[in-house]
Amino acid sequence: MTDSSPPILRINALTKTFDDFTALHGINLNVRDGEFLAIVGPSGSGKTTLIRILVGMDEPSDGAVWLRGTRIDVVPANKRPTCMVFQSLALFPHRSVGQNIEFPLKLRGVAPAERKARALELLDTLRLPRDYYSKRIQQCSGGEKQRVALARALAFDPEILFFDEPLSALDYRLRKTLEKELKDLHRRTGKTFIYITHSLEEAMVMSDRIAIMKAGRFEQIAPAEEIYARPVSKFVAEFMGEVNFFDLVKGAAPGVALSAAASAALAGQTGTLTIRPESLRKLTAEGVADLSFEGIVTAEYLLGSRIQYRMTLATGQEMIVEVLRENAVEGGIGAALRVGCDLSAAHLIAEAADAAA
Ligand SMILES: Nc1ncnc2c1ncn2[C@@H]1O[C@H](COP(=O)(O)OP(=O)(O)OP(=O)(O)O)[C@@H](O)[C@H]1O
Repeated sequence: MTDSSPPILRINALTKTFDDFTALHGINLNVRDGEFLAIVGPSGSGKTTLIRILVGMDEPSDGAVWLRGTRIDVVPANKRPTCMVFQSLALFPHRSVGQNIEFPLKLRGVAPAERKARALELLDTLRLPRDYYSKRIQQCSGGEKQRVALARALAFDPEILFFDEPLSALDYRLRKTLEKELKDLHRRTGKTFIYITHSLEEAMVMSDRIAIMKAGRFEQIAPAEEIYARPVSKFVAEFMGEVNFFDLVKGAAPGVALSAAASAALAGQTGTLTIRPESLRKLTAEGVADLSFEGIVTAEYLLGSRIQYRMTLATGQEMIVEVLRENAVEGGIGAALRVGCDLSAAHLIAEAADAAA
């Protein structure tokens, strides 16, 4: 998979309207062959609407979808070489594991012996014992059902697998296990996975790229590290985790003391400086940093090996700081705190970029 390889899926100016409401606003997206793409966004941003169109459960109002050069938005769902794994799994509870896995093959008229051989192979792929073939779905645990649903989705060797929040109903530990299994399965099968989720954490663990949706549009599509370090908008920055924002107007930001080098670098610029809490380090009274901040600690929270502080600056602005526990602030709440970071840790969202988002 390289950036120059032709996309397996091309979404072109896709629009969906429901009466007078526009759920998708002419979106474009290229998905690479073998990629694991996560689509994340708040409730109502259009994730399900998009995936329903991609798998053929709904029609676009405008635009087109191409799979390896063939237009598929005009092809009925059962004729598309794609498969969907739902949150509800949609397994037949009274049938056996084998019957469930073989179902899509049966629909396609594959002979019984061949179906069984494929089902047993898929049990191996999903790391389920082969004797589960005759086990009833009702007798399977939540995690096992999830694996059976995945095996069934892989049964007819689809070009792309779509996932609609498949892990959201599971408990935390099982979810964490299955996240890793899915990532592993993706690597082993080499298939293209398109995965929608509310959970940014899930998206970050598994995917090659994340597409962030907001109100029927993609805000940013990039690998997780890039979105985290260089968000294109305040919406994306906040979606990716806790962040401090400082308004920068013509090179000056109230509450932020700039070194000479930082002043020179930011001279004349206007926008929003974004600084992640964990990019900040404690400074002594004489300590130097490109950007520095002074305030009074108003709250502290233990986060395992780290401590998070909230502090109020002289400007009245609140700031979040996260340091290793060994660097805890003496005196805690009420203590004076001075922190700083390198200019490279402060990302500038230029004014026009956020306004356009
Ligand atoms: N059949 C429909 N008729 C009218 N409006 C709809 C219909 N389906 C979806 N919408 C609207 O389109 C918008 C996008 O909905 P969609 O279900 O795609 O969001 P989502 O990002 O998947 O949300 P969630 O994470 O809550 O599932 C919402 O405002 C929703 O109310």
